[in-house]
Amino acid sequence: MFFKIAQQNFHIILLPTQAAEQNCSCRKNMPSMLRYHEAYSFGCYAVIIVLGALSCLIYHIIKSNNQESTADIPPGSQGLPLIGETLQFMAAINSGKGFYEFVRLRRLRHGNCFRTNIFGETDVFVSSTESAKAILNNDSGKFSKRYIRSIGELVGNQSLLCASHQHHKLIRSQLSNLFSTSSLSVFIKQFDQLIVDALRGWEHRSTVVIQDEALKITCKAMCKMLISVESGYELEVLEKEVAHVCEAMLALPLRLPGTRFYKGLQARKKIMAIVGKAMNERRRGLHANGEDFLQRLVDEDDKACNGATTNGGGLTDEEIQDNILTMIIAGQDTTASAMTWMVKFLDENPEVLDTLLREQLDLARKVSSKSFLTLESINDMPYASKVVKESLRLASIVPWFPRLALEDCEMEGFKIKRGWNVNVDAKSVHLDPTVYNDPNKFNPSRFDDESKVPYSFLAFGMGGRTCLGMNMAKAMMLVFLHRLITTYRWKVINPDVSIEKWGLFSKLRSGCPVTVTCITENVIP
Ligand code: HEM
Repeated sequence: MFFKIAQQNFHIILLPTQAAEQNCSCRKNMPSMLRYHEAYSFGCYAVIIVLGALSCLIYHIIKSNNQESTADIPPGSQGLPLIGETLQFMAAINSGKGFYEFVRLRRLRHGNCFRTNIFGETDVFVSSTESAKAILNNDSGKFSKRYIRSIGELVGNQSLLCASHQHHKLIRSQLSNLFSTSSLSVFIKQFDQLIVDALRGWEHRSTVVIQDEALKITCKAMCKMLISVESGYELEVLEKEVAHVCEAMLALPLRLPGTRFYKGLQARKKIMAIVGKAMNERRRGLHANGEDFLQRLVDEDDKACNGATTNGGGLTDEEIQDNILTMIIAGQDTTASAMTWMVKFLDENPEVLDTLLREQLDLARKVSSKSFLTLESINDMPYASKVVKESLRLASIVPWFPRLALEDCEMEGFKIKRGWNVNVDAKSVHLDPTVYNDPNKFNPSRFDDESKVPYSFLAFGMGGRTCLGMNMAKAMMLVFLHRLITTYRWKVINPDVSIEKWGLFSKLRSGCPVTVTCITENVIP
């Protein structure tokens, strides 16, 4: 707009000057013209001065208006035209410090609420518990979930991670039914069996890499629970290809063969072939398995088609497949990483380990050595539950949660514009010294006092998008902890704290290798 005004003024200024120059050669010969010309020139100069003054005034008003609006938006850098700070973001992902380093450095530079530009979009990061409440609770309906488009292509458009508000509600209500207390009870026994078998395999090994072992266990547990795949070729394919999908999630969306994103898309196809085959079989009534999630979703849809349900329609084939993949991805890597961090933190804090060992040995005496752990056993681990919670706080496996601002609003005293991404920086909340005393210390007893500041523990998110597998994840961590601590002594042999490159979740690059010594044979049933 200012450019337009300046152009117009320039035009007006030129005209009288040209007229004055043209009239100049006639000066001597035409005295009346001279008077006319002088009068005309005087008038023109007066106009020029007034217009000049006006232009200055308008310019200053516009400039001061602009300054006012940029002063109101969060501080930060928009980086280079078009690509913004994408390269710096990519560099952080590819560094040993992990992608959260990108956020950490900008928080140090710009403060708790800052603005950047990644993948051509404006991203704001906020880190107070009040902002977390406003965004995650979303009572005002001003925010919706937002993932970068490449993630949508990998998990599928029908995944609840990408679904719009109404669609998300429908899918979530169908999936929530799967995570009932009775499912959890069944799952705990199955998971314990898996852990016991896996730990038995460690007996003759002097070292194990916790991350690798935990991932094998959680992948198997997820695949069994979701589609009853627990061994053989299909499990091998799922293990390998899910890792490729996860690696592609933060990659540049280039569909060129050889790129990380392309590999992720190919991996998605292979996973979908397995899930699709299992679903076709279920639809045709073959290999019906009453316990797995796939069967329950198919049965629910059949009931809905026959008008036998009151809670709306079931999910379509595409919705079921995309969400089975979503749950495999959401459940296995996150939980395996959390277990790995927990082992590391316990190794560094022998006094916590001692207290935990006493609790777990007491429990082991109560539980028959021939039976598997149950939901009741899990509820009888108060100290271990705090160890799990403290590990999740310190590790912040999912460091921030992205949302899209649907309208202009205000956050932490700054203006947020419609269309911007607003990210709840959970890791900052977890390390905020005004919320957690001595926040970098691993201290499970800090959770003795349950009356913590609301929205200060965000490991599983909050509000309508809270992690669906939260109780399952906690149960897996507790079962793993119980069996590990009552069966083995361990020592971490690589203290490296570098973070895995290209990891979607925060995980240790070393994988946390440990030496293991079996302490008793009686505890393993
Ligand atoms: C320690 C392990 C886990 C952690 C730290 C974790 C963390 C999270 C977080 C923070 C969110 C919310 C993100 C947001 O609001 O943007 C989330 C969502 C989700 N999680 Fe988990 N999760 C874990 C394990 C699991 C497991 C075991 C499953 C399922 C089997 C699961 C399934 C999901 C699903 C389906 C969502 C999407 C919910 C929705 O959008 O409505 N998660 N998880």
